[in-house]
Amino acid sequence: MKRTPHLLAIQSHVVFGHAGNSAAVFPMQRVGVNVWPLNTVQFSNHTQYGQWAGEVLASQQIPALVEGIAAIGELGNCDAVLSGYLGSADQGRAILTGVARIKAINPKALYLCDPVMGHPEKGCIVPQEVSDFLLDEAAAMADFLCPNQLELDSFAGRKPQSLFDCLGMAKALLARGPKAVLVKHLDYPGKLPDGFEMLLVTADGSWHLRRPLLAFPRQPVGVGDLTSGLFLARVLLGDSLLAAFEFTAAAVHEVLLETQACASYELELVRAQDRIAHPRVRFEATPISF
Ligand SMILES: Nc1ncnc2c1ncn2[C@@H]1O[C@H](COP(=O)(O)OP(=O)(O)O)[C@@H](O)[C@H]1O
Ligand SMILES: Cc1ncc(COP(=O)(O)O)c(C=O)c1O
Ligand SMILES: [Mg+2]
Repeated sequence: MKRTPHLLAIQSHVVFGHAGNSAAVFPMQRVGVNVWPLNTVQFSNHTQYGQWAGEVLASQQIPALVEGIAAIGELGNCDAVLSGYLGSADQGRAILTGVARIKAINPKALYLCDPVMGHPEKGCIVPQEVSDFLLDEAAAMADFLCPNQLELDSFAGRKPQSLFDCLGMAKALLARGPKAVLVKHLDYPGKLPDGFEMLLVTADGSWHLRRPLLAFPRQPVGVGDLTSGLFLARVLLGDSLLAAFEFTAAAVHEVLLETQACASYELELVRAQDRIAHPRVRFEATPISF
């Protein structure tokens, strides 16, 4: 029997609604991965409501929890680490130490970094020191890096002028260490207004994918977290990077269709669960090169 992969997911938890682990854990489980959720913050709700209650986890708790898993002899079973929304730069450093610890026991373990840097205009609030940490320290250790356009711009230090420019910016990130860069949301001059576009860049090739842009009165949150979680889950289940990319686009689109149909602001993950596991839509990525 094929072994069920294990994934340590280190990102935010919200009590109400879906962002961070609260957007990614259930879908990752639903596609067939054992998830170990480690919550960097516990907030009442995501920050785009403009107000929230709750606390950031003390950064020393991260090594303490990782050591607790080591103490029961399970750390070597960890096949991948995912990191997302961080409450402090110290938490980020503690995660990198944990990744190194896990890779020392299981050299095949993968690390996916979703460099959540915040989006002040949208109300996604992340401390500046976290953005600096992601730019200066995390990218070098990541096997997979999953920025959105703003995060890609921060890495490159500039905005793109075209799709090929985005490709160049993502390729430049490969030189920093990651095996693959998934740009979860592209935005560049000349982009067609009715599409939502993503890019997958690897040493073996690059692919561009377009899916329909859906209309929402208020943009749902947690889509990025859902995207990076499903991508990593499918890679662990044995998909090629390209297959995981195409699956992720389809499953996320299914969630957005369900969310739109329910006129909901929060992602309708529970209602969409069968569609997450078996998307009915399919989007083909097309190879792209200069
Ligand atoms: N197919 C789609 N139609 C409309 N909006 C979408 C679609 N897919 C994703 N979105 C929205 O696009 C935005 C992507 O946000 P962005 O900040 O670029 O990435 P992230 O989700 O990582 O923060 C989110 O507001 C999300 O709700
Ligand atoms: C607590 C929390 N976690 C994670 C996120 C990231 O969500 P997204 O997947 O939309 O980037 C947000 C965004 O506001 C947030 O408030
Ligand atoms: Mg994001």
